Amino acid sequence: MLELKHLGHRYPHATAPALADVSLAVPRGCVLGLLGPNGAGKTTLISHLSGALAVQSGEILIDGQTLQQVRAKTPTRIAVAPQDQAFYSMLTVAENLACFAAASRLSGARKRERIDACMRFSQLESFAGVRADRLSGGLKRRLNLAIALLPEPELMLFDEPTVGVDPQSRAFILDAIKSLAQTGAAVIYASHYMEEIEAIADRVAILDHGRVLREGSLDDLLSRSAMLLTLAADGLDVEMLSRFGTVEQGAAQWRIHLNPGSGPGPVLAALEASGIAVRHAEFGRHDLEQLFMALTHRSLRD
Ligand SMILES: Nc1ncnc2c1ncn2[C@@H]1O[C@H](COP(=O)(O)OP(=O)(O)OP(=O)(O)O)[C@@H](O)[C@H]1O
Repeated sequence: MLELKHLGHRYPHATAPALADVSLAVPRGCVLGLLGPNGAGKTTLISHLSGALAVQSGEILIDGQTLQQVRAKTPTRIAVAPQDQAFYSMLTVAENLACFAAASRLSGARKRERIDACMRFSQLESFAGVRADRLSGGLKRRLNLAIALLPEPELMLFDEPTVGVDPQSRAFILDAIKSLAQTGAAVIYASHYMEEIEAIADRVAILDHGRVLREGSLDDLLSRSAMLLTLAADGLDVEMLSRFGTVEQGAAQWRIHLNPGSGPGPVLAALEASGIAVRHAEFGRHDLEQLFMALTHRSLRD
């Protein structure tokens, strides 16, 4: 079990913290989707877990031991599959795997077994003799993944591993990550892409300005999210609607994020009493994107 407790981080000379009081828990077998717009703090959080940034405040525990203790004793328990290429471009796929296997202190039969398993898992067997710089973007990410998996890590960190990847490799990478969690690893998957998070995450944390705004299972988050009422009618104004919730005026429609516990009935009754004819009304819970926008007032792709 990975636990982050009140983690905070401020870069030198920054006016605001990149992480502020972040607490999260990720059990084995779980994929935690870390969702946030640019600058939310995702990479800063992952850099703490990978050991690239030292903890300034708060703590990170793995099975009750501090991250520092775990890294000092068994650095290979944690692996990062980054967005950028993390291999030697002049070496072939097989040479890269052999080189990183040795760096992970694997040797003999165990080394050969892990190289074969990771090559198979990432479906790179037919590219074993190809120089890494000649691989397509999707295959390069698969090589990153194979290298990260060599020491059989218990905690896997993925920082936007599918950016710029073709749809086939993207689907492959997502399936592979899901199956990793099923074998008992804890996985943190940071992304801008909501559909990816919806597809693979068991739990979701929405991060913005370094803070966790919501955390829970996807069902939990959405069932606790506010009701959204979308209306099309002439004669509406903010003053009239704002007592029912937070109001947004679109080009053709008004959106009301209703106050907790309230439904559409009182709004429609009030409009009818004011003689306003509603042309169109739609009512339901936020989906993940709407929840995100209501929380952060930003689009995921801003
Ligand atoms: N090396 C640094 N020095 C100073 N400030 C930094 C540094 N790295 C990141 N920041 C700031 O810290 C905040 C969090 O950045 P971070 O890169 O962790 O966000 P992110 O969610 O990963 O964003 P993106 O999706 O764009 O990669 C931002 O305000 C960013 O400008």
